[in-house]
Amino acid sequence: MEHRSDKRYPLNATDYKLYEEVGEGVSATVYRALCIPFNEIVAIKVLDLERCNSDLDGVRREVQTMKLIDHPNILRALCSFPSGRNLWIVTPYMSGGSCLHIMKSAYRDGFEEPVIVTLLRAVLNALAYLHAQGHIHRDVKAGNILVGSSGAVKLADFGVSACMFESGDRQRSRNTFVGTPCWMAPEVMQQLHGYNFKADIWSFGITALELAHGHAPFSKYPPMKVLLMTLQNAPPGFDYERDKRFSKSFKQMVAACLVKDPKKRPTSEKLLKHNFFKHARSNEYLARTILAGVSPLGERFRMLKETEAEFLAQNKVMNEDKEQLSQQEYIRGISAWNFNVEDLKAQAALDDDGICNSEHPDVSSEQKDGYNDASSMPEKPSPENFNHSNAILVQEDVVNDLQNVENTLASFSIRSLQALKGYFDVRDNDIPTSSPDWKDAHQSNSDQQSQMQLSSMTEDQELNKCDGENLERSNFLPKYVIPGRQKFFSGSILPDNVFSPHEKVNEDGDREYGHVKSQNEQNYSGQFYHQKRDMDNLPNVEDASGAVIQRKGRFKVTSGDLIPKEQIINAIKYVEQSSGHQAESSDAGGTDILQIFPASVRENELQARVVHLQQSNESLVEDLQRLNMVNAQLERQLNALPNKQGEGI
Ligand SMILES: Nc1ncnc2c1ncn2[C@@H]1O[C@H](COP(=O)(O)OP(=O)(O)OP(=O)(O)O)[C@@H](O)[C@H]1O
Repeated sequence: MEHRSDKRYPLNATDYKLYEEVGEGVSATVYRALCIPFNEIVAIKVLDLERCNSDLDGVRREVQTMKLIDHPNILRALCSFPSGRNLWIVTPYMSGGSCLHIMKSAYRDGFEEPVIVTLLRAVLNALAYLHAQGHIHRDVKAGNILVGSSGAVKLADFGVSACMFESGDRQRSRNTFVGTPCWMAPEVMQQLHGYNFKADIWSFGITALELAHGHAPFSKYPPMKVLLMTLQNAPPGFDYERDKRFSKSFKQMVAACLVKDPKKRPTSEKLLKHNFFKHARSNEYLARTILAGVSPLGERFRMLKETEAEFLAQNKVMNEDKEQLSQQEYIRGISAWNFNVEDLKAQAALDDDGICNSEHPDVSSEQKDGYNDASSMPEKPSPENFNHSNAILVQEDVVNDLQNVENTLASFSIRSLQALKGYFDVRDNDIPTSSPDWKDAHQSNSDQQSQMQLSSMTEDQELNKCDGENLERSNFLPKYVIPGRQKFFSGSILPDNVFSPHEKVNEDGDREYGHVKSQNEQNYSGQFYHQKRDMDNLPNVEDASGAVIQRKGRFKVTSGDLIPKEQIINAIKYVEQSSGHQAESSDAGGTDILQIFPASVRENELQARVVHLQQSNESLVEDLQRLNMVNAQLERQLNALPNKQGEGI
């Protein structure tokens, strides 16, 4: 094991010479630099403290954590000091850069398995160490796995790490929304109860898929959609056909991590014992394979930025395709997302873009094989857990299938409501019973609502659509579609058109799909939701409308959220109600639907509370076990002390 040296790095900016930029994150720019007195190349992460604004506590935590840790697979801070309005964090320079950037420049379809296992074992070693020390990393992803010139692998970025053993406010902050949507565990999104170190295991599984494919599952989708897909679909996994090149043990390992119930995920210690990791190779092997032939980090980073600039310029002309922009941010390795409310509104509308999901969300039968431990079996898809394979429908299953979809929506709505609470600090009694816009929308569309119908896509249809040159927009998520222009609904969770589960089966027995509005027609009224530079310009101040622009953890909650918040919540209620009480809804005619469903909303809330209490209880038991482990560890260390003294005497 590497040992911390007593070398004292200078605490003055003038003792360092900054060279080229080698990385950029949400809150910082990273430079290659020279530590002049030691004539040593280092990396300096320059954090703009004004940009961090209300998250100074997070910065302090990151630096503290980085200074205290001492593990060969964790990037540690050599020193840190303020410089002007910035904080400089000096770390060892990792000339290979992040795995994400290596993939983007030379391995666009991902690495080979021997490389992946070597990288992942190092990351898992780091996680096992962190977890044993009581830390949750909370941002495990390829962009935070750094590779040194000799193939050393280090997990970086403690910007969002949390201590599991803190109490009071800090403990409660584990209920906040941090991390990166694609890598974020469902329990973190759900906000039902806190989460623990198992959230890192989920992200680790997602990172494994990322390294295997060159991108994370759902990475091309906007954050809101990623949230919904993660909550609704079965966990992502390997594709039986496409991923034949990967071993069974790799697939099993990933499936063990990507179980929605955190209790069923293995601990990092346990996972390290998985057969898969026996195949890990040396650092030297990594250097020889993935670093040979890649250009110097600064150059790679510059090229990436140029491509991005070109892309953005093009994109202005191309009317801002948000999915591409989202992908672009992903390529840059940015963690946090700007949850601009306008954009959330648009995203919440479950737009009908074609989900050509490269990750088959099912866990293949092959993956299920070989599990000795039933507790780590990936969960089976259930009606509650609606997924791509649920969408493979034969015509005679139409009615059953629709029932599935309705069940999904019923459970989905309460969960997404919980998730949105995370964004907007919504309290239960915040949920308005009406909103002018909503009422208008409802009234002006009352007869259309009576036609509100539900449908889903068959997988074949979806794949065909995705394959063709003329990509028709499709979606395997259940959706409500309302015919005609729905200007009032543009910002709600309601998509644009509805087609009938009962009537729209044509003579051949095929389902007819209602007209789906093209994405361009949709009202993406908000700014591009994920513009880091825009975020930079958002201080914690009151804006013109008087609403506070707030930062929640790593995420920005922008102003004007009151009405959109209501709209979104009402929309969710509406979806819930439409799915559960469709008949009543149409009978009710012009009655305000928000008045006819309070009982169901209340019931759901109470159910959610019961679940919440049960889960809190389980979570406390888990925490207790963990504390016991740490206690035992400390006792062992204490017991060892007198012996050492004895030896010294
Ligand atoms: N020590 C280092 N050596 C080389 N490159 C580095 C080093 N530290 C960071 N980088 C590069 O800089 C990028 C941004 O760094 P970092 O992730 O710490 O910033 P951040 O603001 O916390 O980013 P994010 O929140 O998006 O993860 C990394 O993805 C990596 O490519």
